[in-house]
Amino acid sequence: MTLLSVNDLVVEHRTPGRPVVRAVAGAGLTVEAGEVVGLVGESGCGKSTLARAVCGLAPVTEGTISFDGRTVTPLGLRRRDRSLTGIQMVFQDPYSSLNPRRRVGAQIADGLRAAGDTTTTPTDMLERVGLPGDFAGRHPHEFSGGQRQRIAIARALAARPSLLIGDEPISALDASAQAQVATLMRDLAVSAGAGLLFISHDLSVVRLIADRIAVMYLGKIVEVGRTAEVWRDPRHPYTRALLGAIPAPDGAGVLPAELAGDVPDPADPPSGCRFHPRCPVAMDVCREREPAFGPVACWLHEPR
Ligand SMILES: Nc1ncnc2c1ncn2[C@@H]1O[C@H](COP(=O)(O)OP(=O)(O)OP(=O)(O)O)[C@@H](O)[C@H]1O
Repeated sequence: MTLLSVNDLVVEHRTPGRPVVRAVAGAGLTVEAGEVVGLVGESGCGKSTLARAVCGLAPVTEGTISFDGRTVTPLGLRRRDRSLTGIQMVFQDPYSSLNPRRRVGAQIADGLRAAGDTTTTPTDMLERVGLPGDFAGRHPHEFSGGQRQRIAIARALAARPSLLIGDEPISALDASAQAQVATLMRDLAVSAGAGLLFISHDLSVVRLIADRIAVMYLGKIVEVGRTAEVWRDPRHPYTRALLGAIPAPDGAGVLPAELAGDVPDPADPPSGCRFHPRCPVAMDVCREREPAFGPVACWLHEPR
């Protein structure tokens, strides 16, 4: 069952006196129930803005978002809708989702109450995320970053979401905690039958946990596919470059030459295919016309 469907989404940031930033410029993706979708791409490509639009935290300019068969645009899911339909977000900094002044047990209890769950206790939830149940009486500042993120996950899952969104949930953690926390999110979401949209620029972790991967570049999804297939046969030159940029286990990996340079300014994107100025195989058509998406947005893979 398709839980989340984002179609031709455009989200603009408007700051008075500055050019409009089209952070999401016509992007689409789906998440099925029980499925983990990894959303990857360089910093600034619009991943967080897309996630925030799904949650009603960023205004939708164009396009549609459907959740659980219901179209929720133009406003995205409002707070009330989110708790009704069950969508929870875990952020990079757990302080964004945890109140520093309240005991963690009380915060987890809020989620259980929202879900009408009278049998599970905050202690149970803490144990489910691999923490001792007696942590419930403590405050967030008493924990390490990894422990706090586990608490944020426990709090999010207590509300029994049907979709969990992780917005860079592991990027502030020690390397040793990253894969553990990501795997925990996947296991708990999937065993509850929920979908997980996992946003990260850590491709090795996405490869570990995602069923499908969506690659975003300058506001657009440029490739979507089953994770194993994308790794075996990346088709978009940007995906190839990103995969080539994964650090080798011996630390010898380097950013390939074609990905040198920054992501262009989304307020003034390149003509044609947005990736063409950095693409090692760009052709004339790439400078002139934008390729359609499906499931790779690249002129190399389209009949002209
Ligand atoms: N509130 C805002 N006002 C103006 N511009 C914004 C705002 N939020 C984000 N942007 C811009 O929109 C673009 C996309 O940002 P976004 O945070 O969605 O990207 P991202 O892929 O999630 O990056 P990161 O991995 O660094 O979080 C960037 O150019 C960013 O500077």
